[in-house]
Amino acid sequence: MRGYACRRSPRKFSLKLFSVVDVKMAEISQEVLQGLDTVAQAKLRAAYAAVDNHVKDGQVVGIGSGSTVVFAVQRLAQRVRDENLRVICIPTSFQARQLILENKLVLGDLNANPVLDVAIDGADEVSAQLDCIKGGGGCLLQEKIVASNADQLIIIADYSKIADYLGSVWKKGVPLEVIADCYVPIMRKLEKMGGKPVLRMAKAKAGPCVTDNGNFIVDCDFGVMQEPAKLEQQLLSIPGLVETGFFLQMAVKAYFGMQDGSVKTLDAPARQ
Ligand SMILES: O=C(CO)[C@H](O)[C@H](O)COP(=O)(O)O
Repeated sequence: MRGYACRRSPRKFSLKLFSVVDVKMAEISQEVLQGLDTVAQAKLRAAYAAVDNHVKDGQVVGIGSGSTVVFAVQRLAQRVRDENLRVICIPTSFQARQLILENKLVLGDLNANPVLDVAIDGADEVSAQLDCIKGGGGCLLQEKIVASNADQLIIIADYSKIADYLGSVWKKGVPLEVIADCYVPIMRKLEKMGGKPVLRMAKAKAGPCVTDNGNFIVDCDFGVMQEPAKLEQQLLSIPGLVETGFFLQMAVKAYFGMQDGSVKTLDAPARQ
């Protein structure tokens, strides 16, 4: 067992760490919630709260990827229509680009708009330190580039993503984007580091999942991780490993939709 892993089985999360946000629930009509299960409703509420609290007129906004972000884009489009907001949206994936266009939002790019006011994105797991695992949808590289150029990264998620330590609820492993030509030697190195790497396969296509950047994804299980920063440094030192799904000390706030219909937030701890 390496230094970044944790032997004991930690609690999944401590709700006392979270503070309640008063979301104007009246603004979310039953029509919008209709047909959504509890998890989808939680995603929607978190997304709406984040867009309402963090997007302002004249901003450049990073648009993350995944199912929760769909609700954020819908809310943003509604606010743009209702409030005449002028917002430029920077996508983190092909999916995000499509969402921006389908919702008739203004599409920008990092070269034309290199400084973002805020990026709003989902996560696969969020620790009590507000560290995240992302990349369940395979978009981690562009998501990290966009987030790293934003003044604020705001995470939106449902209650199932909350964990004290990374690796305690997300059991599919840390998504790693790798150059296709060398995925085998990279997987051998990951095994030597104590990980259990699996090449992610596509769902509706024969063969591996190919990212928007033409790379492969290797999901590597390292167990519960108490020191993900140390592990990330080791991973990034492997030639051909392009990026990890660790988003450490990046987010400033997370919005969690809860089972009871409330939205709770977690702020980043003071960082050096
Ligand atoms: O990192 C991501 C895609 O690469 C997503 O943000 C993450 O997988 C969460 O997705 P969802 O909102 O569908 O739960």
